[in-house]
Amino acid sequence: MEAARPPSTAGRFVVVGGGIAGVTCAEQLAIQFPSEDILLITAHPVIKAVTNFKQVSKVLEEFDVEEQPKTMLENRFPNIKVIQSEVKQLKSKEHCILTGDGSQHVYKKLCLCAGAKPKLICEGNPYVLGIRDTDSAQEFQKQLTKAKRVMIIGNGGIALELVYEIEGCEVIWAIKDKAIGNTFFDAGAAEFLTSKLIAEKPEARIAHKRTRYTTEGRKKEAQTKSGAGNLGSALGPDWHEGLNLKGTKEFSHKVHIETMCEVKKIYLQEEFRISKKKSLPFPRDHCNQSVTTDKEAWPVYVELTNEKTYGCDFIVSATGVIPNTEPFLCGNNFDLGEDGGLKVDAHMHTSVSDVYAAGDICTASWPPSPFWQQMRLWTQARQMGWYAAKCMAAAILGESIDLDFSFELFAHVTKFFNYKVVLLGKYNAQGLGSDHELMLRCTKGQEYVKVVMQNGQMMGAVLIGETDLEETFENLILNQTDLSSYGEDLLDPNIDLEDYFD
Ligand SMILES: Cc1cc2nc3c(=O)[nH]c(=O)nc-3n(C[C@H](O)[C@H](O)[C@H](O)COP(=O)(O)OP(=O)(O)OC[C@H]3O[C@@H](n4cnc5c(N)ncnc54)[C@H](O)[C@@H]3O)c2cc1C
Ligand SMILES: NC(=O)C1=CN([C@@H]2O[C@H](COP(=O)(O)OP(=O)(O)OC[C@H]3O[C@@H](n4cnc5c(N)ncnc54)[C@H](O)[C@@H]3O)[C@@H](O)[C@H]2O)C=CC1
Repeated sequence: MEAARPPSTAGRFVVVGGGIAGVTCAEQLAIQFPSEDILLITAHPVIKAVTNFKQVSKVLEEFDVEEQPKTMLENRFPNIKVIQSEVKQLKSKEHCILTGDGSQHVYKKLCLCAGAKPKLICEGNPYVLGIRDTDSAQEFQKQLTKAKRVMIIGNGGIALELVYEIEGCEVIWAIKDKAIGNTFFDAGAAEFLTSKLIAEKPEARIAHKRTRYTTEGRKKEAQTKSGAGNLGSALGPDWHEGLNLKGTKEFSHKVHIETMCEVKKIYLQEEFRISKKKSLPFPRDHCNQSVTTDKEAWPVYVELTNEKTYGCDFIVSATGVIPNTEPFLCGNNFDLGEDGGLKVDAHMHTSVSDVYAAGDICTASWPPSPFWQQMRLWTQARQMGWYAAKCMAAAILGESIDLDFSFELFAHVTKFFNYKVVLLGKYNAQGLGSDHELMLRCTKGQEYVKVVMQNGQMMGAVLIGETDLEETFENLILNQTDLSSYGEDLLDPNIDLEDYFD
């Protein structure tokens, strides 16, 4: 018997953005409505596609990410049409969007997946770089090849990756916090990782199990002038592997960390000379012994709030992102989250009728599960794009839909300092107040295991190294198993937890 076809829809599905969220959303709509045209409008000539997707456990997933020319997506899904043009304006009352090529596209349901851009410490300064897409990463690489010293500001994902990957160039790393990597882990894990920054890098890297990133489409489209300004889609896992992140010197790491400080002022060389009434070069700037004695005149100087000043070739502002809502959404009545994202409800619907949003552009505003929080990550962009398409389809078909299971438990697998890092649930005891306990197991240079417990139940975990505990811990958190009788034995490596709880 022939399967019932979904009723055809009047009007169109339009998706804005060719990153992971937008492409996943368009693909899912194309699968659900094979006789319907799905329009994907994106500012950049290459799109991001998830390939080799594998659900490794209930919520942990693995996939590769490829940059592809738009034609590859259209060939895979003949009902998807990709238009490369920047959206200039949304007219939500008229249900239409205007694009840079002068066209107007009417929609019945629209999903906004325009991502985010770097939140820079200072706009318009040529010595302050943000890293977001392939173009900005290549500009960074170009600057680095001529550099002796860079300054990195920020303590999140990009900074953690850069301080480890940059070779042959001094790095001054300025962070607001006491310990490194505060968006991902606590001071204990930071200490475990810091030893890797001091040591010489091993020749051979360990094999890693995580999302891979390839740029086949970029190579094919290398001759295409995108004209997309800074509107490329975000980089992701292993983005630096194709880049030669080497400065002018012959050492691997030389990282000096300045903690608990922010940038007070940035001076160009001449401004600095005038303001400090000094002649260049200076005998040396403020730094500890790990930084080479400074006899240089630098193109740019950074004064920190701890009163120290460093000269450098350029500055990387790795200080988070701002959702891309300006200027094309101006004039519409969107409710915005505190982080500037489009607020979405449990059906990925914004405050504007028939407009959905997914990925970095949105702010999840439903009451979250006790073990989930939004972070602007590749995995969440994919999950949100997929689920937004499901919600758009359910709305058209008049069906109800429950919040997807992927939003039950926060789960992120990544790699820092060449260690596999798995974060689960409330891994940093976010929002748990003081009423929680931490349990730790650490073997220097090998693994770091931290679990967050509350009332005898596991609420979150940080797993660094090849611990092989992620699936078991995922189950323990999701099932809220009472673990009080195990006490410290919970992390005893001689106890096979799977035997107890499977
Ligand atoms: C350097 C770096 C490393 C990262 N590493 C990781 C990692 O290891 N793991 C992880 O999970 N996440 C990582 N992330 C985060 C991850 O890449 C993002 O969260 C995710 O890719 C966001 O996807 P998105 O589809 O929401 O947005 P984007 O990928 O930013 O896509 C937005 C799309 O919208 C288009 N667009 C924007 N404005 C317009 C407009 N006006 N008109 C038309 N089109 C428009 C853009 O061209 C683009 O195609 C990293 C990010 C960076 C920058
Ligand atoms: N392996 C991974 O999972 C990676 C994920 N990413 C993602 O890419 C996006 C961008 O990365 P990041 O820019 O590193 O953002 P982030 O959100 O991870 O970290 C931003 C950091 O900047 C700090 N900061 C903010 N304003 C500051 C200021 N004015 N002065 C000094 N410090 C300031 C914050 O305290 C925080 O430590 C994020 O969504 C991040 O999650 C990026 C790289 C790797």
